[in-house]
Amino acid sequence: MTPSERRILLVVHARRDDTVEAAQRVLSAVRAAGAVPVVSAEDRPELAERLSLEGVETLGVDVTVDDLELAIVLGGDGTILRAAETVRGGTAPILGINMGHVGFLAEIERDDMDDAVRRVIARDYRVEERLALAVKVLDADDRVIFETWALNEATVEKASRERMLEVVMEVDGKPLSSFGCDGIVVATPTGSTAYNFSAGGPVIWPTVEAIAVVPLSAHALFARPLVVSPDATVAVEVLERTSGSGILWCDGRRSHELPPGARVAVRRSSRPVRLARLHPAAFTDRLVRKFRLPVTGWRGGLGGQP
Ligand SMILES: NC(=O)c1ccc[n+]([C@@H]2O[C@H](COP(=O)([O-])OP(=O)(O)OC[C@H]3O[C@@H](n4cnc5c(N)ncnc54)[C@H](O)[C@@H]3O)[C@@H](O)[C@H]2O)c1
Ligand SMILES: Nc1ncnc2c1ncn2[C@@H]1O[C@H](COP(=O)(O)OP(=O)(O)OP(=O)(O)O)[C@@H](O)[C@H]1O
Repeated sequence: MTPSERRILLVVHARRDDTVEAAQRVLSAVRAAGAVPVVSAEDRPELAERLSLEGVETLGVDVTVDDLELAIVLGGDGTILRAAETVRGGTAPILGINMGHVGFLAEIERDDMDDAVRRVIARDYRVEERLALAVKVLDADDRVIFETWALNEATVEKASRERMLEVVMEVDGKPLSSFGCDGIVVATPTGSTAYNFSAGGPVIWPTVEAIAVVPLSAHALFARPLVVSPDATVAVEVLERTSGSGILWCDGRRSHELPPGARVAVRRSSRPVRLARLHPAAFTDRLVRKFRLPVTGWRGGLGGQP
């Protein structure tokens, strides 16, 4: 490996024909710019069946995340969350090109791909840092038994369909409330439009730093969505009296079983997730476009001024 060479990771939803075809174009553009394309060891076998990977390096074999300048992602939100996991620990920002259904986390849509790739290769982009969560699971003796992180959310959920989960919720070391429920979502502003949104939590603009806490189907008079400080520590304990066990899920990708007595502690991670941004587009526009919100009848005309 030549240390001075630029290395660009490609994370591709390899099971869709149109996405593989787009990946071919991105590979050509990266090579034409004299940069070295990289794919993950996990993706390589599937991609190799459909693309020529000559000269393409493998992450974890030829290079590490520290060698990456950028990650270009072709897929939907799931693929972007997968890419965030792949580059975790490094500093490479992620450019999401939406090839999926929603693609809320993507910066651009497929029709703008060629121009976007040209721009990121020319380093014509800025980086937006998104708050991420550091998540720890402790056993009943307060020993840390699992550590992970989340870009969207950490959820504590019931593991058995037919049983309610009994939890006590805590903010900054103070108990807040205990109740039976299906679970609790602890979400970032980025994840506020995902599970948090379905659970009735607030949409949080990405420029706001905060952590949302939303109970799922709580059997309680007080179970409102909460918004706490980005520096708060939120903990959820699975009460010993719970009959089934619980499960922790982060971004729907990383999980750990929670026996009665387990405690999940969530706080802001010291490492944000870095997204490559090409347009100064307002979040309001993204929300309207992705959720197809009706805005007909808006008089406006003052350029957003009150
Ligand atoms: N009831 C629910 O709404 C529910 C249940 C489980 C998981 N989820 C979400 O699914 C996410 C994992 O996504 P996936 O694509 O791998 O799984 P998936 O394929 O099951 O898709 C879940 C949906 O959430 C959307 N989504 C994901 N992140 C988003 C975000 N930040 N803003 C807006 N929409 C977003 C996806 O586009 C997709 O439509 C989890 O982080 C969680 O937020 C939602
Ligand atoms: N190469 C791959 N190998 C295994 N799983 C993959 C691969 N590419 C994508 N996936 C998974 O497939 C699922 C669907 O992908 P993705 O979310 O990108 O597409 P989508 O559902 O069409 O888009 P959106 O989530 O924006 O609606 C995700 O869980 C993603 O992690």
